[in-house]
Amino acid sequence: MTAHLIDGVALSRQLRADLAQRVSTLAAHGHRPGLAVLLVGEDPASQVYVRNKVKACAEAGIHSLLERHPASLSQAELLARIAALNADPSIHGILVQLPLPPQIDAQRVIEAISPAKDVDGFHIASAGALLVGQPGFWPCTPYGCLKMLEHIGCDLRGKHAVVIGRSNIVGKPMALLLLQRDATVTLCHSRTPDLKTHTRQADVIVAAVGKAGLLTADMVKPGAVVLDVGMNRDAAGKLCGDVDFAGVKEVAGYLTPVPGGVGPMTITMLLSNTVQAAERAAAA
Ligand SMILES: Nc1nc(=O)c2c([nH]1)NC[C@@H]1CN(c3ccc(C(=O)N[C@@H](CCC(=O)O)C(=O)O)cc3)C=[N+]21
Repeated sequence: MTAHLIDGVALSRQLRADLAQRVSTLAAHGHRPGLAVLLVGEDPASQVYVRNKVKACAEAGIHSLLERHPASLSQAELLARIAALNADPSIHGILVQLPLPPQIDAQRVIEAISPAKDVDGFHIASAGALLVGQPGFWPCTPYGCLKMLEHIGCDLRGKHAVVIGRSNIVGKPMALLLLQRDATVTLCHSRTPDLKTHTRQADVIVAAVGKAGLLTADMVKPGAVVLDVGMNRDAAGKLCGDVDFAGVKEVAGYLTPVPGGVGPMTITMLLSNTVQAAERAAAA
């Protein structure tokens, strides 16, 4: 058997078309959604991501404001910019691209963003809202994974989901979202002995570690759904995930490719959160 691939580019195209409709409705009422993206320094990968986010906004009719700051920017200066954007009614979402240079305390900066504009879902208020099941913004990558599961008609009730990786931006919120959908969730991490015992039991596996080739075919139950959140470069510099794609695709029922899987969905859910922020602001 060979897995069905879940095409994140095609699904993004569908979802972004729906978002563009919601944007036109908002714009017609004088509430065009706006996203501010703050880039500090010149990390080449960050430059590419930020450019992709701005381009995706333009395609969906979302106003975007890209602020580029030198790597020497002080924390106080960055906090002042966030205060100004919090007060700017044309901006509904604020994203500070991570990582930040060492003189800046990233958590402090995230906490300065108004929770109403925290479209990354990284603010402690957003994390708390997700934990207790209150309305708030969900982090874009796990939210995109959930959309992919919905798209293939995967009913999570009673399923066993195994998340590998416990980061605040992917693993932990992913586990909470799966739990909210009534899956039985196992959260594995670098100190989990014998990962395979857990993954072999899983109906759904989300790999979010950042280690190429981590998940191999012998670790996957036949027919399982495998979502690959990994973003690694192989020896040739080619982008690859955490999953041994060639091996796992012969065992899994569904599998996401890298690139073209979860990555584009992350940007789509950023747009979705921004539109939602604008809708909430318009209704307030
Ligand atoms: N505040 C903040 N929010 C973020 O959401 C955030 C961040 N900082 N810092 C960096 C990471 C990384 N990230 C990606 C999003 C999309 C792709 C993506 O679209 N990837 C394409 C390929 C891109 C390529 O070819 O290099 C794909 O997988 O098909 C990748 C990476 C968002 N991040």
